[in-house]
Amino acid sequence: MKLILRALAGETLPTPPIWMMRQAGRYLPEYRATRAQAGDFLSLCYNSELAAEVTLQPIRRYGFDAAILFADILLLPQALGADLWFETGEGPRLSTITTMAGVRGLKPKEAIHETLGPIYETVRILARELPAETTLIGFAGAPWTVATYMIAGRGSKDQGAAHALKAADRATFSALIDVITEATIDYLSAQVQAGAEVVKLFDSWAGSLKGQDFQDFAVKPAARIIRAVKAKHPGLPVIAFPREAGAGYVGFAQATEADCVAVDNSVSPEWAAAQVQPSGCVQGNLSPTHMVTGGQELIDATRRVVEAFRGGPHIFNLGHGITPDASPDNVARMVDAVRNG
Ligand SMILES: Cc1c2[nH]c(c1CCC(=O)O)Cc1[nH]c(c(CCC(=O)O)c1C)Cc1[nH]c(c(CCC(=O)O)c1C)Cc1[nH]c(c(C)c1CCC(=O)O)C2
Repeated sequence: MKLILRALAGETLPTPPIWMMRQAGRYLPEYRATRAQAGDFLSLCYNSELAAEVTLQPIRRYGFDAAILFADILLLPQALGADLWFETGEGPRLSTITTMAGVRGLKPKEAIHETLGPIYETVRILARELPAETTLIGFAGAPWTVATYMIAGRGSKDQGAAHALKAADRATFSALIDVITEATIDYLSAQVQAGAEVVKLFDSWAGSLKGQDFQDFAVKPAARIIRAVKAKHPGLPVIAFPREAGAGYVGFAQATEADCVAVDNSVSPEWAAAQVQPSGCVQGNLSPTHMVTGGQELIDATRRVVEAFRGGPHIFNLGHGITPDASPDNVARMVDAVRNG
């Protein structure tokens, strides 16, 4: 069995399998060239041949154990009818939704496949072209994180607009979460039908949900999605990433039936090994800054992560996505340190 699938099944391996969030990205010259060929980022996402090409680039270069579908979490809101564009040097922009009429105005979930068809085609190409030992990971944004972008129309440090809507008009906020939740089930399910072997749910802003809100809007939607997708695809392994959840990482796997919890680098690997790994596979959690700074510190920090998680199932990864200023050589050094000590 493929190494990633063995780790996800709970096996403790002598050397952890490895992949990297945002492994297809701007730090790679070949990615920048293919993106230029596509025109812009969104055109690249919807160009199945070129999206498959950039997905394969880091596999060829580093031999990672997993490839993650090249797409974006904001394609789903676009498929639901939101306008989406990227401001150069700034990030995503969307038309905003802040009223019940806005939520009701979204397209029905049956309509998403019309927009997302090229993404499923990317998955089909990858299922054909990936090396036999490489696992193909599909993904979606978790409802809370996707909602923060749909409500504010852009990224924000504190997710203030989403918190404000949640406080002022809980019915509208909950209705939006429900629409995203149901559409995400169908989106992930279509990716699995096309050939994704694992799916990952990215809740990048889970850390700003506190107390009961964390239960209601991070745990519950993830549990609903995971249960529904597994009901359609028995045995499908799922990775959940409630980023910066802190103490919320503990028990997250049981509460959501995720097979693996990805942890960010705001928690230490020793803490995550003691608190999270007893309930299953953990993915993480080297700081992406080491991919920029390199040196002996990169080697030491990589070894520390491997060592900390050695006693249980582990998938080596960064704590968050690799940044555009990272050095491809540092990535090669990290991969070597994981595999060869
Ligand atoms: C919040 C979020 C988004 N997208 C995503 C998240 C959640 C994970 C996280 O926290 O990183 C997830 C995502 N985005 C992308 C992937 C592909 C798979 C992967 O390589 O991990 C995945 C899984 C490609 C991408 N998505 C984006 C890029 C950079 C686009 C480019 O080439 O200019 C890539 C490779 C653009 C994007 N997309 C998004 C933002 C905020 C940005 C702009 C940030 C930036 O410019 O770096 C929304």
